[in-house]
Amino acid sequence: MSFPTPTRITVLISGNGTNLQALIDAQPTTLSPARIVRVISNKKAAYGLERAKTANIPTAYHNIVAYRKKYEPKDETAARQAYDADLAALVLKDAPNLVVCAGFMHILSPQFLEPLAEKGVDIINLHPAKWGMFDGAGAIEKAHKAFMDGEITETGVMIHYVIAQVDRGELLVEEPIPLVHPDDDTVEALQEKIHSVEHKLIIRGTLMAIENLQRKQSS
Ligand SMILES: Nc1nc2c(c(=O)[nH]1)N[C@@H](CN(C=O)c1ccc(C(=O)N[C@@H](CCC(=O)O)C(=O)O)cc1)CN2
Ligand SMILES: NCC(=O)N[C@@H]1O[C@H](COP(=O)([O-])[O-])[C@@H](O)[C@H]1O
Repeated sequence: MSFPTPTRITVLISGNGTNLQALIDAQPTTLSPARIVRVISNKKAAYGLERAKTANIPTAYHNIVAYRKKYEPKDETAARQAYDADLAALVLKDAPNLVVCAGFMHILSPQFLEPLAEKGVDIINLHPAKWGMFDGAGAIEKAHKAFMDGEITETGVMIHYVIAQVDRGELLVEEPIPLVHPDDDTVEALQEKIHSVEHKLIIRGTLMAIENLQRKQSS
């Protein structure tokens, strides 16, 4: 009986890395035999890099400032395209099967997406909102304002595939979160509730993406 080769996962982060930590903690159990082969941050001070080092997972810091300096006068598009092309090469050096964006606060251009697609590497992203609601950065704050303005009574967390259009890739899994006064009448209270859902959903979503990859490989 042939067993599928263990899925190789690269995780992209920008911050504290609590969702990365959930993936690290799940490696010996629910996530096994999949392994995180590298953690890459676009922010040098990201505590998630420390979490990876503590878990003996290779890390890298990919710095966009150098690219912005290289493309003077300010050509943000050229800088981002070069940054993304080099990020793709950096990721592909580890031959991952799956990339997980876990709080990666950088919009990825086709210069990143296309080289990975050519190699059959899937990219998924954790987003603290329901699909089609509050795309982009600051989703929790946007949801909280809409709740306090009486516009919504529910938000959620989702894992989706990453395409050029931000937060509009195919949905993998979504968990609704009812909004209830006074439990959610501060952003901090809502953030805490959302983060606890995220830490479970990122495992579920990653496992679903692995199953989809294995189904693709066996077809
Ligand atoms: N092409 C895509 N790239 C990314 C996606 C995606 O779905 N398609 N998901 C994001 C994560 N994300 C939301 O889930 C997100 C992250 C960051 C931003 C954003 O506006 N970033 C700014 C910089 C903000 C900052 O530095 O604080 C930017 O890149 O100019 C929007 C959405 C991962 N990338
Ligand atoms: N648009 C993407 C986005 O807002 N992602 C959010 O960044 C945080 C990362 O936390 P962490 O660094 O503790 O995992 C999480 O709340 C995640 O949903």
